[in-house]
Amino acid sequence: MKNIRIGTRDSQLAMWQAKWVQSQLTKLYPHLNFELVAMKTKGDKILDVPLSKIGDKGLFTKELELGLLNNELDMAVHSLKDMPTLLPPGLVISACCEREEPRDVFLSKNGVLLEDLPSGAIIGTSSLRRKSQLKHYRPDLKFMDLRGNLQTRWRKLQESEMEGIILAAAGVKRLGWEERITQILPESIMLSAVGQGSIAIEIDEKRSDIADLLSLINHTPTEQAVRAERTMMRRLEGGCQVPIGALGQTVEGEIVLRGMVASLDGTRLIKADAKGSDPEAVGIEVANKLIELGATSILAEIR
Ligand SMILES: NCc1[nH]cc(CCC(=O)O)c1CC(=O)O
Repeated sequence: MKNIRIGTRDSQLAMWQAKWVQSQLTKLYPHLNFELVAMKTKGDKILDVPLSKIGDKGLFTKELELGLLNNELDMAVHSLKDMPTLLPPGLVISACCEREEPRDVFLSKNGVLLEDLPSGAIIGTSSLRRKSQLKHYRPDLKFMDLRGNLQTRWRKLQESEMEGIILAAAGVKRLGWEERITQILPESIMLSAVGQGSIAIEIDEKRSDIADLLSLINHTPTEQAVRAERTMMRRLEGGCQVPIGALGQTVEGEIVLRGMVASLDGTRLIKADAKGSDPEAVGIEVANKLIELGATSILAEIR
């Protein structure tokens, strides 16, 4: 039986996602064997530094990408959110799977809603995007850096003086932690990260055999939404570690995209939206509107 190697990180969430892809492919192609190959990435090894300070593109993807280029893997499964907007030459995203809930959630230690937290309450997050938007919404909150996989973050919440943490709903749901969610944060307070909630499968562009297999698990509305988001991000030249948020949705056959750029202290926060049928054009339009509103100077300050 032909063996197809699926590369993944070895965190619990990454393994869940890779197993999900493996089971979808096994159902579609029962005559093929899909093997999981788990690897550690630089982002899994350096755990004491906020990602924004490591400043390395492809922190969670590079080892898997090398595996693709060296022909040790036939495909790599990633959280699309962790993928840089520009991929290494020769590699492509071959499929985007149907998106889970794209928004962020608040997990509060004592079940207190974000709006009811006392002044000075400490929130755990290392994400500049989450911090900036929360500072904008509640300038009176305090922050503590929080990295590591989801299990580690949940444990640190219990053990520290933090009142709550912000996580992606998608990861929380995939780990079966729905009952730990205090509230889903509305888009008006917290716009999610580009690609959040979608699982992407990366391959060597020469592997048309693998691309053919994956065409059946691509989800076109998700692909179009994230294409618009990633185009916006690329135009703004934002890596994953800048306070940029975006959410694309298909509404009645059109792509609607909302984008956000914020300063680190949350005092400046700009938003723009656009809709249309061409995801790339919509992405560029939102980026241009944000630039018009001052995105370039906000982002320049952060870089
Ligand atoms: N930055 C790590 C990361 N990458 C993808 C997810 C969750 C799953 C997803 O968004 O697809 C998470 C955890 C989080 O931000 O809470």
